[in-house]
Amino acid sequence: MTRDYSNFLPQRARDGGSQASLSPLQALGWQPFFAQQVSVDDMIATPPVRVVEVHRSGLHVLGDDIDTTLPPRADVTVGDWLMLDPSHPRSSRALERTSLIKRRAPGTDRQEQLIAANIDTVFIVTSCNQDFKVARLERYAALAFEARITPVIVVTKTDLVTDAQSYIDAARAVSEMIEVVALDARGSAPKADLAAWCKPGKTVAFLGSSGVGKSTLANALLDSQFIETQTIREDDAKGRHTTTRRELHAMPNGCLILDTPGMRELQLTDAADGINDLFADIQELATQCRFNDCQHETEPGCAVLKAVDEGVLDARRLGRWRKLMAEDAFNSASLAERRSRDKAFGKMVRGVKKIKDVRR
Ligand SMILES: Nc1nc2c(ncn2[C@@H]2O[C@H](COP(=O)(O)OP(=O)(O)OP(=O)(O)O)[C@@H](O)[C@H]2O)c(=O)[nH]1
Ligand SMILES: [Zn+2]
Repeated sequence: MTRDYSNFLPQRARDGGSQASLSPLQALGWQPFFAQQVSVDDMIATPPVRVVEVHRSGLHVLGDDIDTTLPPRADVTVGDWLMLDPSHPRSSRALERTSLIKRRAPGTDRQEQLIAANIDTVFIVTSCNQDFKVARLERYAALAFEARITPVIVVTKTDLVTDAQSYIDAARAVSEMIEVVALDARGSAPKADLAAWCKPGKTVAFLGSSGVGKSTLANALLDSQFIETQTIREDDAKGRHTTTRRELHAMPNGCLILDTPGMRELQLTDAADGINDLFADIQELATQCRFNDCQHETEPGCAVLKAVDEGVLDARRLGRWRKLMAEDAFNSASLAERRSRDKAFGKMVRGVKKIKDVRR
């Protein structure tokens, strides 16, 4: 298997590229938040490494002069920082994250899967066409808030319509807290327009449906056709074909782009806090309802319904909030159920073990 790491930091930083002012670790996204969690002795005995790819066979990690693969583990995902324990690599300490995206696994057991960690900014991408749906933007925004990532909405394909402003206005209405950038993703616009978030040592990622321009944006930022050409077919030992893809890419200025397949088709899991942040105005109104447990359906003294009546709150926005809350409640309930089942099962196992121990 041949992989080309020539475009990858930290080597490039050492060669004196345009990121020369970054240390090899900073060039991988090392920030004070991580440094604060470790001592100088830790740094020497167990050097930090960042997970840049996750395969079934292991975690590909990079550090200062380190490029190795660690055994796979479920509690670590791409973007994570580990303190590499040379004598017990399997139990290398995982550092606390600045952010974490997770999702429910498809299928029946619906376990939580970690998708990506330590992303600073997520670009929520949509285009000026039928893909554009406010509810979809809100769902992604809630997810970003829940993951503790700064969301930025990027509206692409402005060159294909005459009324781009109507899309921009609708995107702005999603939240006062979220900036909106509209552009033609091809060409030089992305670099200039997204520069405020694409700073050296920061990690950014893209969310959005297929075809909205995520790869086009990433390639514009990377000065290359990097993302499309990254897919490598390889023969593994069993002779099956597996596709591997590099997941962390360095921009010429030292900003990192995390591009992991798991970011597609995300569902909301336990995202109530993120939804509340996004719909803070409705939350605020709800505190003024006469009843604490007001469902804002038909109750007297409901401040939310009053706001709709008075035209202060858009009824469709209230509808979308309800839908997101219901979806989140459904997903979270399944998780809670699963956890309680697991707990009961664990109890039973321990009980059986005790009986066995007593009999021995
Ligand atoms: N005219 C125009 N075309 C664009 C723009 N952004 C993307 N495209 C085109 O739209 C198509 C899809 O873009 P991609 O970047 O592959 O979309 P994607 O979001 O990465 O799609 P997936 O890889 O399927 O998730 C390509 O043919 C792009 O050239 C834009 O702003 N204007
Ligand atoms: Zn109410």
